[in-house]
Amino acid sequence: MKILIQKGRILNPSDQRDEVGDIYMEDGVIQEIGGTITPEETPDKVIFAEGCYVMPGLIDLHVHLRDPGLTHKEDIVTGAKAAARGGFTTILAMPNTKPVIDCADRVQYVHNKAKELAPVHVLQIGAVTKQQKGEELADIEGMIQAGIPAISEDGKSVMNMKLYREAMEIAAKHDLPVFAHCEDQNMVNGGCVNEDKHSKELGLPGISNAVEDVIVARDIVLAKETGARLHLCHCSTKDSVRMIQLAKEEKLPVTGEVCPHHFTLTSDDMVAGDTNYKMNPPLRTEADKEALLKGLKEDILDVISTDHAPHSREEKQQPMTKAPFGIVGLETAVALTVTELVDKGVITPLQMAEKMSYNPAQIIGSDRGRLEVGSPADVTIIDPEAEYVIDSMSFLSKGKNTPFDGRKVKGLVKATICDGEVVYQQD
Ligand SMILES: NC(=O)N[C@@H](CC(=O)O)C(=O)O
Ligand SMILES: [Zn+2]
Ligand SMILES: [Zn+2]
Repeated sequence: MKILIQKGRILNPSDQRDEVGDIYMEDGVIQEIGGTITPEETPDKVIFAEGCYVMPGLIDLHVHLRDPGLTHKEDIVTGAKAAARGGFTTILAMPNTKPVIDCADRVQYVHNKAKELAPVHVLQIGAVTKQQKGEELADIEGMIQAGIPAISEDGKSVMNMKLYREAMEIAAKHDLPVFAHCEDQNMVNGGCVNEDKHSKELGLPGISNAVEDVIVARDIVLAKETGARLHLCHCSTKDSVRMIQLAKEEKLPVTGEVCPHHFTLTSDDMVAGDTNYKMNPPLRTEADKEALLKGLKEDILDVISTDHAPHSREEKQQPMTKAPFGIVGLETAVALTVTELVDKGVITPLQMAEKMSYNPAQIIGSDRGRLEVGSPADVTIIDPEAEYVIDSMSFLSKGKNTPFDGRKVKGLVKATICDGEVVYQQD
């Protein structure tokens, strides 16, 4: 396949390129970049990208594909198709499936199925402990052999610090990042929304900032002691941002991610009884959101990930205290990032490419995330001016659980190219 992208705004973090030009790719590799390109042979496809961002293929470090075992919510194929529609060419799947991905053959199951059937790259993350029970370590070294890009206990924290320290030592030895979901299991105590005036008004058990902050502090301390690379998932509090800033000042290998719902909404936006506003961590206060925006602007927060967490309608239709935590995010992340961050001047388009592609690639040691001659032809084309209304019924994901249904946004994925093949094109 020979593809020519014409007159797009090329945004490449690795050399800070931000200029209008063409890109030509062949056999899954970028052959030429910049200026006006006239290929020797006629391309199979020409994409006219005037007015569009042309970024290295987006990489989502935090996705729940629910495969194996929970495929009524999502499976590898539907999740990967949703990813392609959302502009992602690589997604990392969290291991909180049924059974939990805690050994090499389960990692292989996902990788094999994805290779055969998924339109984008799927990398499976390994659990930290067996069955995510927090009692014994999973077969981390076996899973490293099978090609995991990271370990994570996402969905919970490993509460036993001695065990977690051992996991970090193994991770450090192999230069594998540890993706940390920070939530003190004892302190959360059945909470389901942020602890503030709204939780009180609604009579719902609250989740305080400290539930997150104490584990962020703990994990930074453990990373410092073990030398492990620590990536903090779905940061939601102002003090998480402050602590990441301190860790960075100390030159510790700590990175932070934020999800679109946390930089777009606060608990003020919750609609009483609507479980599409229930996710973990919860929507916080305006002060927290402001700190996240500042953290993104100042590059204290390195990554925008979705924490795509599909659930069935039936599961989400339960009362607020019973419904599972989580919302889908693959097909709304680009629009929310363009609308809330780029359009409002919080981050530049180049920073968007950094936080959604280049930085995630760096964290997992991937050669993707860059638009350079010789690099893999993973490319995302986005029209930042296209305005539309989010319609959850159009999602390719099985999950329709989003608080953004009906929201007016700007920023549309026009095409997603993975390994030199068009895996999604908007019609
Ligand atoms: N974020 C969520 O609200 N839910 C996630 C778990 C997680 O990411 O912690 C899920 O697996 O559903
Ligand atoms: Zn989590
Ligand atoms: Zn998650």
